[in-house]
Amino acid sequence: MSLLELDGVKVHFPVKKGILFDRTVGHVHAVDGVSLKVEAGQTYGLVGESGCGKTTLGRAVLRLVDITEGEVVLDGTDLAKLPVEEMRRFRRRLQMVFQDPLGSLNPRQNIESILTEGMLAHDIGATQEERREKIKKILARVGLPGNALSRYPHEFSGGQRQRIGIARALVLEPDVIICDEPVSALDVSIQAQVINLLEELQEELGLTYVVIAHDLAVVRHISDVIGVMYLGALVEEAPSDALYAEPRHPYTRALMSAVPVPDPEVEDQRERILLAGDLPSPANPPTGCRFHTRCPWVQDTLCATDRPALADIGGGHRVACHYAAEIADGTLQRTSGAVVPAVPEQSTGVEKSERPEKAPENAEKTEKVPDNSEKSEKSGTAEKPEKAEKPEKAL
Ligand SMILES: Nc1ncnc2c1ncn2[C@@H]1O[C@H](COP(=O)(O)OP(=O)(O)OP(=O)(O)O)[C@@H](O)[C@H]1O
Repeated sequence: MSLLELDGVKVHFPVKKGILFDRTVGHVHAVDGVSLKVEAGQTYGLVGESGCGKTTLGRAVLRLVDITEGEVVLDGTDLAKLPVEEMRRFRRRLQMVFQDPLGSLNPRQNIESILTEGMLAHDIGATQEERREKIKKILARVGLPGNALSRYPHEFSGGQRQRIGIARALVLEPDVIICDEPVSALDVSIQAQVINLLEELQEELGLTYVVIAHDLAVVRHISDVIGVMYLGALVEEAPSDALYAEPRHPYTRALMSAVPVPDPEVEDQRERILLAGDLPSPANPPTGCRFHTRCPWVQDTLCATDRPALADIGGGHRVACHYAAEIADGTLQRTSGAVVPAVPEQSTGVEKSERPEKAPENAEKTEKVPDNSEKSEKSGTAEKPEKAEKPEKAL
């Protein structure tokens, strides 16, 4: 049995109307029947465009939103059915690292107080001294200076604040950490450091991650298995390398075609699949295959009427498309959608001969990147102020 298993998870938000908002006129199908398994010590990457339900799914696992239907099984226990008090105990084992490090930390609490809060809630550490010692060790491990304890979130840079977010999860000794866009609010140079840190911690502590991101490069680097979401459902799932080598679902193909390749020659040959229209509203999803309204290979039969199941095509690769095999072997031609060169000659402003022969080492985050901007991070200067939001409570 896998450490974390989701079976047919649905999260439908009611759409309310009326003067008192007491009339339910429909539902937003934010997550609409997701089943997946996350193995202990591995990383499951969840990708998809904004609004496809990634965050809601992550929150559903922690029961931060109500689960309409389905099971979320952690180590044999279905969390979806646990009474609130018992769920509180399980929360220690499941932690979340949020996208906006500043917004998720209470600006009025110093770091010691922020980290102690969760420990007190879960009875970790017999005395304040014991808790402080543990916090100090973890802060040092995530690369924060010794004097961080008495300082406040605004005194840290964006990368340091994300390290505080990671430390807040770690002090509770979780089994699973759900990282929701853990680096998308950070500078590119800092992103690689935080990703490397997450990987090191996983190796040392045997952590299991679910990493939610829209950036395919980030997810590829860190994930063992990747699930691609579209309009509340998984459309494809595969071991990371297999998904990148052979994306089978038309939506995954379109997503991949948008990722630049760090080799000018390949980039010149590469084609980009442009999808027509926007993501349909999850309050009124299309019939049949959810993707058929934008699919470049859409057919008159089946696509608009039958919802394809996520079918196993071997090697742990699952795909939800009626015509995945025909698209892969080239027997099905595109029916719509534009295909354009990935790099239009005029838009680059750089002639082919002027472009560098080789892409810079860090063009794609597939290698470990030296922590050379650590110094500027440790200087303690806060980066540009970010909008403060309601801080997330320790879970
Ligand atoms: N509390 C809520 N009530 C009603 N609708 C909601 C609620 N939370 C999310 N939604 C809707 O559910 C859908 C999925 O949202 P979600 O934030 O999970 O997507 P996402 O893929 O994580 O996008 P992003 O990357 O922009 O956060 C969206 O249409 C969103 O508007």
